[in-house]
Amino acid sequence: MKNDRGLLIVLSGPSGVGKGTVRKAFMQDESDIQYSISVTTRDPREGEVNGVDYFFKTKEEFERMIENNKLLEYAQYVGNYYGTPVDYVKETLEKGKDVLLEIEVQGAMQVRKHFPEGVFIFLMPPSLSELRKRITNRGTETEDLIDNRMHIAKEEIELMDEYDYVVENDQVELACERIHSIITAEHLRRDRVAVKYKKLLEVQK
Ligand SMILES: Nc1ncnc2c1ncn2[C@@H]1O[C@H](COP(=O)(O)OP(=O)(O)OP(=O)(O)O)[C@@H](O)[C@H]1O
Ligand SMILES: Nc1nc2c(ncn2[C@@H]2O[C@H](COP(=O)(O)O)[C@@H](O)[C@H]2O)c(=O)[nH]1
Repeated sequence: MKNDRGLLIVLSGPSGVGKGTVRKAFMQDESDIQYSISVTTRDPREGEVNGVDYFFKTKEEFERMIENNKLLEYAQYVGNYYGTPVDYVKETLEKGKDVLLEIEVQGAMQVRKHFPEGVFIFLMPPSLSELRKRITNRGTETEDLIDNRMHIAKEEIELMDEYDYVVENDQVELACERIHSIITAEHLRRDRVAVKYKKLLEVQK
């Protein structure tokens, strides 16, 4: 007996650690996992496409989504809203497909409350100086915003114990392999629990 519902995978970690880079590399080889596109009020960066990288919304549109319970979780981060559309996640999991969220820490903790059975992975930088270097080299933030993101990063790293797994992103390929191993193991574990549960019910008949 297989577990029919898909697995909810939450990839979190400080800004600039490489969540997006690792997620894209990882998903190239994992065509069965669906990525949940977030909604945000921040301006698109050069090259970002609406409906691919994010659904870009105004503050009013985002607040309407909050009022209408359209978000599984949301957070304010460096002056903008970010959130996960709830319908897509629920419908995809019910179809038996795995869903991956790439979100910051406050949001991950909210998801934990609704989906304690999810797999929560914290992506860790090799060091804080390497983290700053990565955000700086990406070239998308001003010095002030980098300082803000680094300040939040230190608080976020303190919460890594709240996650099921901590994965270092020293090299993208290695981080992908580690995440792949985690997801494979979690699938096996859940299928085994499902078989055990079915057997238990049969004994009680
Ligand atoms: N293992 C790595 N080694 C060196 N550079 C990396 C590594 N992983 C990612 N990077 C680089 O670090 C920068 C930040 O990566 P990315 O945008 O994926 O981070 P992020 O965690 O998604 O950031 P944010 O949360 O701000 O969206 C990018 O320029 C990316 O190329
Ligand atoms: N709580 C949520 N956080 C999200 C979501 N989508 C992205 N994020 C995180 O926000 C920060 C900043 O992102 P950036 O694209 O402006 O660099 C980063 O940590 C993202 O992972 C979401 O739906 N909910």
